[in-house]
Amino acid sequence: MLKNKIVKVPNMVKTVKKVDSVVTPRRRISLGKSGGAIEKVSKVLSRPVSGVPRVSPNCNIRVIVRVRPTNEKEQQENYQNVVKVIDDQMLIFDPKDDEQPFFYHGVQQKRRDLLKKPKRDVTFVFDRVFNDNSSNIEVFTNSTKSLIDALMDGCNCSVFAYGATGAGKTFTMIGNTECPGITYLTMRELFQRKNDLSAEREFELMVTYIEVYNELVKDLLNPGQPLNLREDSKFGVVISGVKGHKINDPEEMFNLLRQGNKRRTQHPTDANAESSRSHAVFQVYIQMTIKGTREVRRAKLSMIDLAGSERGSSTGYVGARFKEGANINKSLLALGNCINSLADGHRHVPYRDSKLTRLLKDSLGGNCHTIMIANISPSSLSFDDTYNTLKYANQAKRIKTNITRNIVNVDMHVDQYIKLVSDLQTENASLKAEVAQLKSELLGRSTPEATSASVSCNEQKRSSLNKTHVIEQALVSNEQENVDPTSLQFFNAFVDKKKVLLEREFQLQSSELGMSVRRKLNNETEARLSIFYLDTPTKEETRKKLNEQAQRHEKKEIRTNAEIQENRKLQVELDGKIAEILDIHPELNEINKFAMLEIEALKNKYERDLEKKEKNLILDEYNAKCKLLESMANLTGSLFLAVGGKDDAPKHIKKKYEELVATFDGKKCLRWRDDDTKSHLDSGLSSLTSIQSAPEDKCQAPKRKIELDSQVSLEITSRNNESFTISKNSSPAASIVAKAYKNPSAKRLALAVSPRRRMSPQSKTPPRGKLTSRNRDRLPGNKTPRPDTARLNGKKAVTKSSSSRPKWI
Ligand SMILES: Nc1ncnc2c1ncn2[C@@H]1O[C@H](COP(=O)(O)OP(=O)(O)OP(=O)(O)O)[C@@H](O)[C@H]1O
Repeated sequence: MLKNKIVKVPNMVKTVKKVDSVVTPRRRISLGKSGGAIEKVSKVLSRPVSGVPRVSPNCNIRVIVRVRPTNEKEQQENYQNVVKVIDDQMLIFDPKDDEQPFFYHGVQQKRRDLLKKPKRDVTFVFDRVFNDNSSNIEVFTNSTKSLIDALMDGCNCSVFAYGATGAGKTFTMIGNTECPGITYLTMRELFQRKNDLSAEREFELMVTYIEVYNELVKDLLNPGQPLNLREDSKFGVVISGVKGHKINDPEEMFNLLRQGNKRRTQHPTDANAESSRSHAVFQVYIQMTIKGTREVRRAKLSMIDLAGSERGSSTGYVGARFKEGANINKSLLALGNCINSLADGHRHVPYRDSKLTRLLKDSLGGNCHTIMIANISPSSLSFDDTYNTLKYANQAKRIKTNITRNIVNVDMHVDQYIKLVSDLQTENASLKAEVAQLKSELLGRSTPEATSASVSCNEQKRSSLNKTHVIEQALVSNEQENVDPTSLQFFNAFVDKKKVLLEREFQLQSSELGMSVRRKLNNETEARLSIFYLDTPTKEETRKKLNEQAQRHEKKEIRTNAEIQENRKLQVELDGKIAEILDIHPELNEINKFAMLEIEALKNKYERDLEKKEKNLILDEYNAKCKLLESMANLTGSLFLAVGGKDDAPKHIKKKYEELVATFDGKKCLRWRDDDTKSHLDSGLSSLTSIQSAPEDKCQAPKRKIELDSQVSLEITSRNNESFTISKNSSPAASIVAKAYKNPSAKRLALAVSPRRRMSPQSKTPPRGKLTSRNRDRLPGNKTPRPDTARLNGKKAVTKSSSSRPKWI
């Protein structure tokens, strides 16, 4: 099995058995073992291959071979035909079956003449093979026509004709008035498409026509000094100083082409009386603006007619013509080397060995749909040239190009970028201010961050505008800079890496933020826990869980911190590398400014995301605390009511309660049910706090008479085994306790608020539910009130600990 190699078929039909398969990078066809295999293969191969090179990230160069008709000289001198076209994808070079029979003494010999060279008999398979009958229109229809789609998509396209002198390159590319070449036909199609799309897109077309002669680049449309080649990060290889000509129709373009051709260096060669001795490059720059979206697409079409190769020794030229030939061969040799390196997947491709290969860099190894047209002569007169051309073409099939669409928004690019940066910065600043404001609201005082954030918000707006001015200038001048491609590649790689690191850093920061908030919440829960609960097994379990969580978070935080530090170190290293490149290649400075702007925009975006996250976390915390306050307020109100409200509550409790109500007053999340009728301070009962939304608010409106069944009397046992009975005749507060006591969930409340007075076991009757001064003294009072929700929750009704007494909030 042969892979990616020229396949030798010793005898086309009869000996085809010897070949297992023909392998091309695109398809592999089993030749089988029968005599009709070639026909079978031809049939398979002649199925239409993907004619349209789709926009794909990775695609092979399309290689097309065109065999020209034999010329007068070849016919007259009866040169043998060494190329046999099998079908539209396969040809055999120097086939065996065309061998002349060998006679000895009048008898045909089975063995051939041993003095004769053995037949090469090599089968080649290409994307397309055109025989000597094919017209330029046919070639166009099956090759470059499909490129128009790619161009409209914003992809670069390139077509180059390769072959020996007189093989038909210029005829294919340029043609003549009667038979225009594929350049004209492609342009005509392009204009057709332009007209079709004129309602949706605005087009701008510009052409240049240059030649590379003796390693000098010359403008064929504006003769003058030789030009320089340079590489541009946006446009790839560009010719500095070349003048572009705007064109409006294909005829205008054809006139320019003709005009340029007249200036092209031509000298007669053995094979061609009008041989082109230079490489000609006709380029069309297309800019399309999609009317609706203002999206701008750029594409470059390069049509390249290479100079024909010649075997120097056979020409016998001296002087200028020899130098000319040597230069052509040198550049074609460089092209051959590039093709070999690319096909073999080498990292280093010697593009810089000649002007031609520098020019073709995009077409061969860059962002381009490329078609190589290998022109060959069918006659044995050009045996070696044809064989070499076919070998190169076969190699070129293996080259892959990376294609991306050139979608840029030229008109709006700078503006959009500037706007993006300034928008992000402004949003970032206002978010910071908002967060600081929220923080200050939560803490109940204005924080320095809140003030500085609002100041910095305006400063950032100003600084972003200044920065964008610099960048705008950088972008403009960037286009004029000559940039070394290798350093540019390294530079881009470093910048990309930096972006990746930056993104990671912010991911880590975001998770660190989440963890720190969780840690804070854990601590708060723990603090609450120690206030409210007694040392119950549940409490211990919760504590244990909280501890474990805290440890996990701590470990994770340590790891995250370490990763952030490591990440920052790498970023500093990268900055160093970028600075080094900029030192050596100051031409990259402008591009760097652009890249830094991109990074800044990214940073702003990430910071904004972080701010948003922080804001959300603060809001969540705020809401949770509001809820907590709601339930506390409810409970406090109920407790106050239970101890007799304004009438019976001890003075200090009343005072504290009123203070508390005053604190709550005016807060958005709290509403006083009887606010609209009279001041909540009027009476302890009437100012009972009640959250409108609180679902479990069972407290009744002020002074509402509570009806108790006369039969109901409750015996309440306090934690000190003191007991008393509440009946209909008890005070309203006690009645409420009694009513609440009917509900098991309110048992806790009843126990908590029951006046702790020793009851005579005999009478078991409280003194009408009213608190005496003695009772009052027994209530936890003015000292440091501490709530004991263990009792509130009814978890442990009896305890010896003094700290477990009910505390007032
Ligand atoms: N397919 C074709 N059909 C008819 N004539 C052709 C064809 N191809 C080439 N010719 C003729 O062969 C001659 C040489 O062709 P052309 O000038 O295109 O060769 P070339 O490869 O460009 O040579 P060079 O490299 O020397 O410029 C021309 O007279 C051209 O008209």
